[in-house]
Amino acid sequence: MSGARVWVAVGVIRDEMGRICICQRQAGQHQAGKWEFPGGKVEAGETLPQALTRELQEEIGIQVEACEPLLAIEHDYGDKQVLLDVWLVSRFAGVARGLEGQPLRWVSVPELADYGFPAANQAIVAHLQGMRQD
Ligand SMILES: Nc1nc2c([nH]c(=O)n2[C@@H]2O[C@H](COP(=O)(O)OP(=O)(O)OP(=O)(O)O)[C@@H](O)[C@H]2O)c(=O)[nH]1
Ligand SMILES: [Mg+2]
Repeated sequence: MSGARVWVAVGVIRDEMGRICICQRQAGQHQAGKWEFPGGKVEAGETLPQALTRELQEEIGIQVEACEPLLAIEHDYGDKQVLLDVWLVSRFAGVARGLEGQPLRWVSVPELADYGFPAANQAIVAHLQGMRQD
């Protein structure tokens, strides 16, 4: 246990074919090598949609046009405590690319099971697997 809880805006970005955007966390980052949904820390004074919009522009170069809250997850990694505010991004402009050098893939919901995610993400994956896909 150390430090305060980190508040994170996380985007489950869905394209018109129902695929989800995932990125691989880089060497030197917390949970390196694991796959994630793009996003990052909420800065002072930001709302969740503002933080999400900024992070997705910075990390993958897309502009959020429509988003809605999906679920919130608290998790204690031992070395770090996080609160993930997970939002569904159902409309966006631009072409997603890994602007920080991170590998990026679009995968179907069933394919999410083939990727290693941080422990906190298991609840997100389970939620998506239980959702209607239309
Ligand atoms: N973006 C993102 N972070 C996640 C996910 N799951 C999860 O446990 N986290 C944790 O949330 C924390 C903050 O996310 P982040 O590292 O993306 O924050 P950031 O973009 O502001 O990065 P920075 O610190 O390099 O500026 C990390 O400890 C990360 O391990 C996820 O699906 N997406
Ligand atoms: Mg990030």
